[in-house]
Amino acid sequence: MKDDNFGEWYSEVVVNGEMIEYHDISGCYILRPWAMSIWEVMQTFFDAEIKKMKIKNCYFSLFVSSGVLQKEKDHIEGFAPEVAWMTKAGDSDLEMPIAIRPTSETVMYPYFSERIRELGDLPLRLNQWCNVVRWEFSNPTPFIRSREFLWQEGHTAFATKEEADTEVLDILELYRRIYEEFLAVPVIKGKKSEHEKFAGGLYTTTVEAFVSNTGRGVQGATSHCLGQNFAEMFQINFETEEGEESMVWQNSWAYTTRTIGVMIMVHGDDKGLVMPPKVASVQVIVIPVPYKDANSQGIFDACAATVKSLEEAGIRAEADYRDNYSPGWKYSQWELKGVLLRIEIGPKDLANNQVRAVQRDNSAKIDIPMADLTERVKEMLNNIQQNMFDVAKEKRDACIQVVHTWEQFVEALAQKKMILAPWCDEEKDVKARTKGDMGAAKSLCSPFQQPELPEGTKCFASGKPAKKWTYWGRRY
Ligand SMILES: O=C(C[C@H]1NCCC[C@H]1O)Cn1cnc2c(c1=O)CCCC2
Ligand SMILES: [Mg+2]
Repeated sequence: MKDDNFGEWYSEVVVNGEMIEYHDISGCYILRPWAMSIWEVMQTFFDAEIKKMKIKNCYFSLFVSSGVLQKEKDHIEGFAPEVAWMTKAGDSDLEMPIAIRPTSETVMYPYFSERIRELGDLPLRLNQWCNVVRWEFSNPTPFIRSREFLWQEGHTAFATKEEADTEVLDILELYRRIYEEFLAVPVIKGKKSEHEKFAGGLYTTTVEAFVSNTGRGVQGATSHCLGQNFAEMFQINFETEEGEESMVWQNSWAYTTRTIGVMIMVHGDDKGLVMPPKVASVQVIVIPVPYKDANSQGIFDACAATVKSLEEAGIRAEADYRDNYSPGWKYSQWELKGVLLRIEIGPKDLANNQVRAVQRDNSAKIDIPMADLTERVKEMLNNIQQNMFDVAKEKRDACIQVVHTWEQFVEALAQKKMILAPWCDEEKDVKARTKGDMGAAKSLCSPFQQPELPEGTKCFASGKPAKKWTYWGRRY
């Protein structure tokens, strides 16, 4: 059950909901069609949006030469244990080991250096949809932490910092939309602390989600301004109009298949997955309820006609005609897969030229005349999507706890809260002071929406003058 053994509940739901199959290499998973179709819906949205921004897709090599990987030391340091290396081909050793990309800065930036010469070459804005490998050792979790995952990584270069700063926030807004408009998951936009940011960058912005059942925050997606750090390392310069050499200002940004895991954790229940209609590959499942002892062809025809008119209205509908399963079995199977709207057509419905619609999230049952079908179903799906977001936001907001002192902080942490506290922005040992078997608390982000910070407010951890409100919590 989700409330008493979250980890067990999650690993059962992702398998029984037909999203994941295990692979014989630990930390690696099979993404089954039921999961892949969610990825594709998000990809279709995001890809269209970045195309509007004149960002172009490309594809760089999976393989990173070792020389270039060491180039940006503070980019790599602290990550090195996660880098996977290829050392052999067949039974012959490679001269030099080759790394499998954990991210593509060092693969792409030598090309950036070649390609960018003058102002006219800017802005250079590339994106790639690919897989990356990070050989993590801490507890692997389908979608949330796997050794290989799918993502998009955007890498852009500008002549000015202002252009980079603007794009960082434009992309972060797209990530917010992916979570809030598609996955119905509320997120908080903010900035990572100096300690939590991407070491190779200038600053990191993030959308932070929160799993109320476990009281853990989860980084939803990141949009970094890299400043000129990589331009310096990789000599990415251009000649300004005044004829002087200037380094470019760069960003990099990504969201990953972790998005799917967050959606499952936030919305799933004890009946299984709960799929927001916007990302569900089947939004309506039509189930025939055949006559016991009469010909049911009329019912099957009505199901086919229903699917057809829903599809013509742009609704992703399917009928389950399997005759070796009972309607009841089908109801629970499709609830397990998280389909939010079921349409039953039995003898009575046929006689009255209506269908029975059953909502999964609140078990509401309504009879809909055939004539009003597509309009009413469209309306129900929109209401379900909105309702899922509202319920998730209420649950997340109920987990937010404002604290002012260390005692209140420790208490809130024990209650699995997402803690909002005034912070001096220097304090270093909250992590050390909260180490425990549940994992330490870390800063999640400093929200762009800062509450009032009265003069003289003290930092909850150090007692020094507080500079900003910051969210804290345990996290994935
Ligand atoms: O990947 C990034 C930064 C950046 N990479 C591109 C997309 C956006 C953003 O994720 C940070 N990072 C995380 N993890 C690792 C590395 C790393 O650079 C490099 C080595 C292995 C593990
Ligand atoms: Mg990592």
